[in-house]
Amino acid sequence: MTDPHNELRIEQVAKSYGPGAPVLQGLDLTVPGGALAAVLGPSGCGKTTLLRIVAGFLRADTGTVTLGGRTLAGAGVHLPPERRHIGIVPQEGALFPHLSVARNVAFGLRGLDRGKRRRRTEEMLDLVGLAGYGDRMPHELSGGQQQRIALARALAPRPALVLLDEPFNALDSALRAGVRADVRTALRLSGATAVLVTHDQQEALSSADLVAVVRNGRVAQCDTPQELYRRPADPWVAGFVGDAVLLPATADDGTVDTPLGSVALVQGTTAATGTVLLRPEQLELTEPASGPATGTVTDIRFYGHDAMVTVTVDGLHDPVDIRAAGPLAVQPGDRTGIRVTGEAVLHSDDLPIS
Ligand SMILES: Nc1ncnc2c1ncn2[C@@H]1O[C@H](COP(=O)(O)OP(=O)(O)OP(=O)(O)O)[C@@H](O)[C@H]1O
Repeated sequence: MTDPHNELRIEQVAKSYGPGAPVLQGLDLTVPGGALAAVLGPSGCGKTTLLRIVAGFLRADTGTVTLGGRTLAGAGVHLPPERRHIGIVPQEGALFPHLSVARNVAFGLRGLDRGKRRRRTEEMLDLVGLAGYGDRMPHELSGGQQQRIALARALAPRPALVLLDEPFNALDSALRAGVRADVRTALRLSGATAVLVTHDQQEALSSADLVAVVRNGRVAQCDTPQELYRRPADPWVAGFVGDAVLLPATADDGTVDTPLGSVALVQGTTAATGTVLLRPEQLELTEPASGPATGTVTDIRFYGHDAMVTVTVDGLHDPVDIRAAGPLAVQPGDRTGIRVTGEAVLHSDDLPIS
């Protein structure tokens, strides 16, 4: 259901709220029509500012925003929000409390005749899996159901783009994954391009087609979730999108020597020496004498599906984290061997880390 006409292009957008306080500093982002992009970044990096500029609630100082080739902002143009064909799903409490669910969903359909409005409302309720809920009032819905109705309301007028601003924040973690999956399915079926703002890396990686990591007012990297995790642009991005084990290393003919043993390099890695990135699931606990490195278990955090084991490695200053599945044969204080598997990225230490 991708629609090439709905491509969102954000080019060189800059914004500061006052002198010497730049928030966005020439941010570029392209989201193909029909794709769901997550904008991921630490608190205060400018995610909401970006969303407000795209929605038209805020003017950028410079830069352009186009949607399907139509200029929304830039070059002397500033379309008002209601002329942008953009649907918005805010954080929480978004529904009008005094209107029924059906009236909330139909809110943006005032231009249609009654029959069409009712049909579209029913279609949207069906899309978000809440057919038959139209007569309820918002307070009679769970938090997850309310967010699905907020999405139905945003999608009802067939927007070219949907902006979601941390829409799952208010939901407890047990609900979050389910609502996230429902929202993703509904967005996909609608064919709209979507931008989801979040500071939750798991949410970004598990929901989006593309993840744009924002740092210091720019996109540090924009990639598919798998590429971003496997081949982060630098150690900061690596640590921001997942748990990272960073070690000094030297490359040699397609492999890299690390203090935990040799490992294959991810194709395209060009640095010769620097910092190698390993993920905790690439490290394995072995019998104390059998791995290339040995150390002492200092801590274990059990998560149910797996556990994170912290090991102080002989000869290494910083402890390393190892993700171990299944029943654990070690406990704090035990000696253990360590082996590294898979492939790794080597980042030159000359990379600027801002
Ligand atoms: N109206 C405003 N006036 C002045 N400064 C502002 C204004 N709105 C936001 N800021 C500042 O701009 C920076 C970016 O804010 P923004 O809300 O865009 O960040 P964010 O990435 O969405 O953060 P969070 O994840 O915490 O919601 C912050 O330092 C914030 O204090």
